[in-house]
Amino acid sequence: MLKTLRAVSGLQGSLRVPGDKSISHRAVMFGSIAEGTTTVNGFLPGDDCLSTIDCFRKMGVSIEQSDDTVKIEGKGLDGLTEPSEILDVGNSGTTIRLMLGILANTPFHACLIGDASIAKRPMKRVTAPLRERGVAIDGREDGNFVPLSIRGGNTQTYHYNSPVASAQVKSAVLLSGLKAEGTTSVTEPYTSRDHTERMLRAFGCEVQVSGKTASLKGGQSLKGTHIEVPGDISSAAFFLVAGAIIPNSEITLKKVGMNSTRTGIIDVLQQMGADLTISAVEGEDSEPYADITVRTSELKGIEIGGEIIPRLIDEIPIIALAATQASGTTVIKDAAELKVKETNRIDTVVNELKKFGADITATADGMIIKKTDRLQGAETHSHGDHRIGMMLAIAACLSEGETSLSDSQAVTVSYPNFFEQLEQLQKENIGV
Ligand SMILES: O=C(O)C1=C[C@@H](OP(=O)(O)O)[C@@H](O)[C@H](O)C1
Ligand SMILES: C=C(OP(=O)(O)O)C(=O)O
Repeated sequence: MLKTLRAVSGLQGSLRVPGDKSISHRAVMFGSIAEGTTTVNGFLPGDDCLSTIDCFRKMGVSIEQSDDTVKIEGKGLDGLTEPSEILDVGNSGTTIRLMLGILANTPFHACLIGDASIAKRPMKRVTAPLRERGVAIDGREDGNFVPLSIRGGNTQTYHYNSPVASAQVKSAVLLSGLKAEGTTSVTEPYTSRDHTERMLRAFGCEVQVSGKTASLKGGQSLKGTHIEVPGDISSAAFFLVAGAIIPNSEITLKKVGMNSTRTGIIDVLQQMGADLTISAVEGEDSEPYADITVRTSELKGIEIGGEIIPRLIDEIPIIALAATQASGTTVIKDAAELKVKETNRIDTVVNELKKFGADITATADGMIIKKTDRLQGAETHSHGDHRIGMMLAIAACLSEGETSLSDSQAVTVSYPNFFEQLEQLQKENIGV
């Protein structure tokens, strides 16, 4: 779908962003393999999480979903049934990689596919450790790409030293050890998001974390529970940046997830000089959250790299847009992981922002961005990548003249009501 967007005179108002995608996926997966009923509030009804529901239904799990509430009749890990159909994960890397970890425990055969973007994303990072611990997996190019097939079972003690800071890799390996004889542990170079560790505990499992190593003993079972999903900080990021860079703006985002493995965007915006007010953090014992208010700010360029990268990896497209409005130069480095997301997000960010006249250069592991006085409306394309689509829409709100955005519906992967909420903030602004 092609959307036409124009500059706005400011964004004002308050809203609740949709539920966290990472937490929503895990609530469905863990609820499915738990014994007893799990209920979820604040679920993200985006395409990716609906793909997760679809896959677990195909393994015999009864899941009722209506908007942001979900009820799952867990079958226990041994109760999943061999799917007679192919499990299609759509556009979702989290679904396929975490599900492989779960399927490493089950003795049946399953075949997994996804869309054109998933077909290009590397799966060896998960299939190699699972194979190493004895799981039968095959797929295109020696198990690196979909279609993949898996038959799990009979795993032993296993330690994996992950070369990448990836929560999908860490989670897949940990989950593959749920029925193992002995302990499964994963060490990563920098700590990635820890929703799996936190939520396994909420389902009654013991998970140890020591420095950059997470481990769990095999033979544990999950017990159905209730999960409250906070707002997704990765979705909030679009309005945090919009509020900071669009003149005459003040936006309050309610109940945004504040898990410290995800708050790199807040640290970066504060370092850049953004005017943010954060309410007292609640829910510290599970997934913390707070309300955040952002006001139009003078930003300055900074250097972003090292261990903060996994704490803001999905926010780099919108951080790049913020950097076009920041004085001096912003350098983003150590972010080569961007190349294996829904698109190569170094290339798509650089190529699309250049269309607006931005001064931005791709590097091997990031980008260098200098301030541009006024972006100019352009003909842009999401390339089917939700985060690129939303970043371009915010760029359009700031740019002189008209911007067209092709394939704008890609945003429904993580933010089904993004354009409605963007419009709501403009209406509030002009007092309609
Ligand atoms: O575990 C998760 O829920 C996610 C982990 C990250 O991917 P990597 O594990 O590949 O870094 C992130 O980019 C993705 O959006 C969600
Ligand atoms: C990379 C992302 O998701 P996934 O890996 O689950 O496709 C994302 O949401 O930006």
